[in-house]
Amino acid sequence: MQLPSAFIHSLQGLTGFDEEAFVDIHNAAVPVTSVRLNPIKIDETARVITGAGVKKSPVPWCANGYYLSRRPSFTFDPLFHAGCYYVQEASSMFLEQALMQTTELSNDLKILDLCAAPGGKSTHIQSLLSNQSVLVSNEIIKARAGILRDNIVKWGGANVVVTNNDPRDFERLPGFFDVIVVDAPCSGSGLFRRDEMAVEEWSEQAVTLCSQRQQRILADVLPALREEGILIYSTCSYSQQEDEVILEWLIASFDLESVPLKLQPEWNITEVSAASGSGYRFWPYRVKGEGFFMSVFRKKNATGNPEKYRPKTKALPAREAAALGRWMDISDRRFVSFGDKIYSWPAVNFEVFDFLAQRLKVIYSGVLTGALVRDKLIPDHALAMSRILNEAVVTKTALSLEQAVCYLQRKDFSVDNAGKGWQLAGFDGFPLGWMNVLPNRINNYYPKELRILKERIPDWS
Ligand SMILES: C[S@@+](CC[C@H](N)C(=O)[O-])C[C@H]1O[C@@H](n2cnc3c(N)ncnc32)[C@H](O)[C@@H]1O
Repeated sequence: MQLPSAFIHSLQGLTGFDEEAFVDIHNAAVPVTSVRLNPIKIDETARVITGAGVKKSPVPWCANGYYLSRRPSFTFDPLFHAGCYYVQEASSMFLEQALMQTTELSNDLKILDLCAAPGGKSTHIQSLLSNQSVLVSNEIIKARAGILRDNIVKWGGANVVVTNNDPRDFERLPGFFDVIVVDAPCSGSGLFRRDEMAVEEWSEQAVTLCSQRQQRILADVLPALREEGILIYSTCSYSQQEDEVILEWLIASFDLESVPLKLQPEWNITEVSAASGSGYRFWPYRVKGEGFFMSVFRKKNATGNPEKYRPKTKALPAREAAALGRWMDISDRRFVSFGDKIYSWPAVNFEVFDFLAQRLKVIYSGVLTGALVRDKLIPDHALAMSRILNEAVVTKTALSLEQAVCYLQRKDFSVDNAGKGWQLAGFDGFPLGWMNVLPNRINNYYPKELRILKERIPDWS
């Protein structure tokens, strides 16, 4: 791999930089694969990846993070589609430490993940929050916001609001969030080992433009953080202009203080002590992971007052809501309809969800349960993926690997002795989606846009 000489030159003098080790590790091209398990679906002892001989070893800074001894075919693993795990680069999982060490996660929190697609950090945050908390998961680019929504649905949480807003729009929510995560768009040098295109696209000018954009994004969103709230800033760039320079600019320009994190020496993460605060660098020859930078801040002053507002959204009348009781526990949920779609919102955060819907471009919230047709629910895929579904009252048909892959490809398949009507297609005990078993065929309700397009099934024997 030919790394740009201007790039190597720009890293000289950075804390922990070792040119020879850096060049060697990029030339060695040894892939590191890691996944994060979904604690609401799977536990550590369960089978994770279909395929023989894949061994797991823990990512030391993340309770549910595991390195895999080789990269299996995730596409053909039904558990991947069931949302049992997320394939995520290990250094990024350090977000867990930033949250755990600075925030009482058992409290009821409002968290914003501002640059969230495709959803690595958002699914992680979701796993760390209490059921009474709310995560706003935002992505500015519409097509990417759709991918984010799909990953949020697959992860199965019920307390997330997915939005498609510009950072500037969050000025409508002064002092609203307890925590804001800005995993900023960057020049991407931390991913050079995985993405040769990123090497070709790198330039000093791109780094400068990214640095300016990062400043704009941060300045736009900071008013939405409450007094004493936590800002977590990260990039997958090695460039000082996008890392230490932003850290110092934040401290100099806003009423923020740097919050140091405790590191275990064996993690081999490099602490950067800039003049005004701490940041954390991940060098790939020191940690098992890609290049990454993170820095954490606490806001010292208050910004504006959260305004008064009048709730607008009406919950579904009791008679219609009762029709949903067959499918899920409705005691701590409220139902709202948008067109013919019925969403389930957490009762405890009904007003927060409503407030957000009035101020932001919400593309998904809570759990889309389905459509009501003559008081009968046609269940949505999101309900099958969620944990609010009462699985005890729906039949789950266990599929073999071949049947499960056919189901996920939306192909025809048959099942011996399947019951009749709506039921879950299951694999290894985990729901994959809905199917409706009729006397002479099975209607496959796996969403068309999610179906596996590849044909070849690897040999896992
Ligand atoms: C590093 S990626 C986020 C990765 C994500 N946090 C994860 O863990 O999966 C940065 C995101 O910022 C978005 N973005 C690009 N320009 C932006 C802008 N001006 N304001 C806010 N977000 C932007 C990109 O579309 C991209 O999805």
